[in-house]
Amino acid sequence: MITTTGLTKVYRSGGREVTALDGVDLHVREGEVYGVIGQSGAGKSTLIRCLNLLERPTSGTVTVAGQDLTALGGGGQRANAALRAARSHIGMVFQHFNLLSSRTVQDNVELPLEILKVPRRDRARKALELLDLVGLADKAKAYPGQLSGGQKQRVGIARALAGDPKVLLSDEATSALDPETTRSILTLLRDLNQQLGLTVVLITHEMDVVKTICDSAALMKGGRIVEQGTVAELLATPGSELARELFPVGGESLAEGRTVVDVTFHGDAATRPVISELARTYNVDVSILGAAMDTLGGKQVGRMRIELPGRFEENVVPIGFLREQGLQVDVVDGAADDAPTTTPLQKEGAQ
Ligand SMILES: Nc1ncnc2c1ncn2[C@@H]1O[C@H](COP(=O)(O)OP(=O)(O)OP(=O)(O)O)[C@@H](O)[C@H]1O
Repeated sequence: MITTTGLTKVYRSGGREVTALDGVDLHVREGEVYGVIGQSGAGKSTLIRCLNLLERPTSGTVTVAGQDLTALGGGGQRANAALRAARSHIGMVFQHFNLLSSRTVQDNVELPLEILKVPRRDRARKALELLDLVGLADKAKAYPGQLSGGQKQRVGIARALAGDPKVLLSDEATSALDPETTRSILTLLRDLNQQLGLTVVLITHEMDVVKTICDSAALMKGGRIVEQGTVAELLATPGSELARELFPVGGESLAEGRTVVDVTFHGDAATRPVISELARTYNVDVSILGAAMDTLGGKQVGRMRIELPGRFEENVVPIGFLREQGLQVDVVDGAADDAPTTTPLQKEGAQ
């Protein structure tokens, strides 16, 4: 649905150059909620603004719904009109709502339709329909100043949907909201994604947002995407920083000469007594150092950190048994200088 190739943005100001995006290849599938996470300055805002060409990239391409946006605009009236038309199918929601305080809620939602020269009666009908969809049917005549933060963001979302977009871009839409309101806005975005088949790209610096609604995620650092994939793929990637942060499992080994492994359970494997089978089959004492269950991307996932007696080399067979059961096993500590904490054995273990 959205693809960028080699997307680069260099800002030049006062003789200085800042590379905000450094060759970003992004791939967002139709109908998914895709989260881009990263620390301040990583390039998230620049990326999302390049997706609808609010910001023109220095080089690279942006394709949305099969249309190369970078080929549009900047080339005379017809090209600019084509870019405006393409943009009307991409809605955007902002952190600080960007509502016009002198207009009623309904008039704010109608604004993009006015720009598209939709007749007054159709505009009103559409705006009221959208306000109903976001749960604000009774606030049509109110002014933004009379609304709570969450209600203002609902108006922002209704306005973003006015042009019947296929894609919704959300620029830190919940950063200015309290946790409960954040949850209700995320639920609304998820409902809209499912009801309307809307593809949602959101940027955030909060892992909880990704955890709550995203099907896929990308981690940005220094203008680059350093990891991306579906939540399940990320969880199955040994050493993935996103997986570790999405689903941390703690627990320190207190004894010497032991092997510590993180075991991730997905789907059927989560309901089988694999650890007790392991203990019985190999007659090993398994200590559980930490464990957690969570729902990620709408699916139940379990993680457990366990400790086996002996060094990694002595535990190759039991670890192989766990992998044969369809579990993902990451060796955290093999208690030897050359313990394969980040080496091919873990890659083999990726399911
Ligand atoms: N208009 C601009 N002119 C010059 N430099 C800019 C401009 N916009 C952004 N930058 C720089 O580009 C880099 C990426 O900024 P960007 O706002 O995209 O990051 P971000 O991940 O969204 O951060 P935040 O979460 O703080 O908004 C930063 O170093 C920033 O200072």
